[in-house]
Amino acid sequence: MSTSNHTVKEARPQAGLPSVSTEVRIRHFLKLLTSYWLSSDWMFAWFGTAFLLGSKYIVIYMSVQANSWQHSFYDVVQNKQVDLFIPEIIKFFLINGCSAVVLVLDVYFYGMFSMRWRTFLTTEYVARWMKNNGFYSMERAALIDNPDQRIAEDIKDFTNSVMAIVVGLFGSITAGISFGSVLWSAAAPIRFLIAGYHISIPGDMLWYSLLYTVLTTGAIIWVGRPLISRTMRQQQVEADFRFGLIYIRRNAEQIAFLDAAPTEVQSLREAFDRIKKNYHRLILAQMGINATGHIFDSVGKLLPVFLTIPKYFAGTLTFGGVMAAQDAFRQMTSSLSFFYQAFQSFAQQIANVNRIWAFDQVLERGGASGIQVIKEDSREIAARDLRLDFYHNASLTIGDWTILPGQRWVVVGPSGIGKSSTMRAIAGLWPDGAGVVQVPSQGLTMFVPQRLYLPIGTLKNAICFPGSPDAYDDDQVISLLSVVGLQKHAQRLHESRSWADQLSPGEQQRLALVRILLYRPDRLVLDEATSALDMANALHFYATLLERLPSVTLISVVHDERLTPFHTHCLRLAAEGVTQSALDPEEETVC
Ligand SMILES: Nc1ncnc2c1ncn2[C@@H]1O[C@H](COP(=O)(O)OP(=O)(O)OP(=O)(O)O)[C@@H](O)[C@H]1O
Repeated sequence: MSTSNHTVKEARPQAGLPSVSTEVRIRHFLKLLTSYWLSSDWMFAWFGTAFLLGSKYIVIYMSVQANSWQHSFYDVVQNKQVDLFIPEIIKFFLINGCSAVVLVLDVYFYGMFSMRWRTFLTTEYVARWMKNNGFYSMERAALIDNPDQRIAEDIKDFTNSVMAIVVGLFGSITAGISFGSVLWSAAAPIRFLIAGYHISIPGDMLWYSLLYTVLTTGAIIWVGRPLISRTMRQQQVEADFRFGLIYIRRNAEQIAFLDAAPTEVQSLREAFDRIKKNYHRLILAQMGINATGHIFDSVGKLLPVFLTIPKYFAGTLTFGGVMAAQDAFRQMTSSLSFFYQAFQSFAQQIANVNRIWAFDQVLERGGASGIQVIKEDSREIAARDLRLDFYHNASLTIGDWTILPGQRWVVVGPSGIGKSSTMRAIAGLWPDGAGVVQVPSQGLTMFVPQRLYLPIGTLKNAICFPGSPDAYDDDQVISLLSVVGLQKHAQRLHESRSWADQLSPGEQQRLALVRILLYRPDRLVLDEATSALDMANALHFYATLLERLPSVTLISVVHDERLTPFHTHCLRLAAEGVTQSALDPEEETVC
């Protein structure tokens, strides 16, 4: 028999993200942005980008053609050239027909490309989240909120808004250049006098439209500054509210038993009030942007009229020239106004990237572990200098512990002492602490917790999980259902259900035994696997297990000491120390 101490230790550092420089964040953003173009799908990524930008260019080219059509059409009207009227109308339909075809193709390809990019990022993030049970560590240590939202929503929004911004930016620059040249051709010099010098700047229409756009964009950005932080806050409060709803669903029965619906409604109301409050502030910011945009829009409609009409009256510009210049002015200012229109999506983008960044940080930190788990080519499970650390400044020192093949260890101790955590440490799921856990690399080690995981699907699928149901005969499964007294469910083997909600906790624990007997593991770790069973059923569970798998190496956490006779050794965890002892079933040794 050996002893070790349960001691108080230093406070565990709080889970949280280290603060990093803007440079690191920018590097992360660029990596996220470019990873698809450097992936194995790079051909599609590059060709797709070229196609998208190409089609955007054609759309703009067609609108430049439409602008030039306006010029010639209104000149034809002004000069009363009746013979050219019909050809001009045909030209109109040709230009608009081609535009329509390109626009439709563009919409289709845009959607396809964005889904392919999203698929790439989603697959990558799901794989990283699941790797080495990272999803479990995140939940256990509450490292980050709502990883599901980060994978499902943030990545979708990221790909959508980056595409909108990049394609929109390309479009606005191309349109700016194309319509800028139209404006240049309708321009006169700007003349003014400074300190006795006559200054003349050519291209008045172009400069006025640029100045107008800069003023609009500057004003919108200034007015909409608070939008970024409010959008980020909105995403956070929306996620909290959604999580609250999910949490109620997850604990529906417990809440119903407690008749605690009014309390839950109250906390949901408070969470929703936070949404409402921030949404109000968000709307105010959007209102400011819309009002400013509207004022500039109205001015933008009149401005080209005032700029071109004097030239028409002076005879330096034809009527077609006036119409074309006005259209070009509007096209150019509206394409450049993309910057302010994209402002809101930009605000959302920053919030998304921040959330994905935080998720990445946690994923990268994932592997760190104080307790080392190594696989050895031996048949024993062994712990060396094992110490488990808990969040409440306590630790549990197990020390050295060896489980030889065929031995059956019972682990007992008061609630909260660390029995389940010790099992987690053996499975490599409890990283906090120190020491080494050595597990055999050969054969199957199976861990069975109190609550069995039953995926949604057929009963057979749930029993055989994680293996394929096709790997086992129906007859074999049905006969094992009878062994554990669940023959009444044999008819439902191929029924699809959420079995975790359909079976009682005790039935689920009996299903665990069916799963164990199907898999026939070499080593079995049971963590209160019979806690929901009455004593007769619990005794039957252990008796059946040992009858069918007599040489299994067993570690089981139990609360009821009537189950200790099924074991050969005992590990007792207590505040004053951990003890190990051999049990003699003949003499009914107390653990
Ligand atoms: N996911 C977790 N995150 C943080 N602390 C945890 C987590 N799970 C357990 N703990 C803490 O670790 C300590 C040991 O818990 P553990 O579940 O191992 O106790 P136990 O001996 O199995 O208790 P019981 O007999 O009640 O099941 C407890 O103080 C508990 O608060």
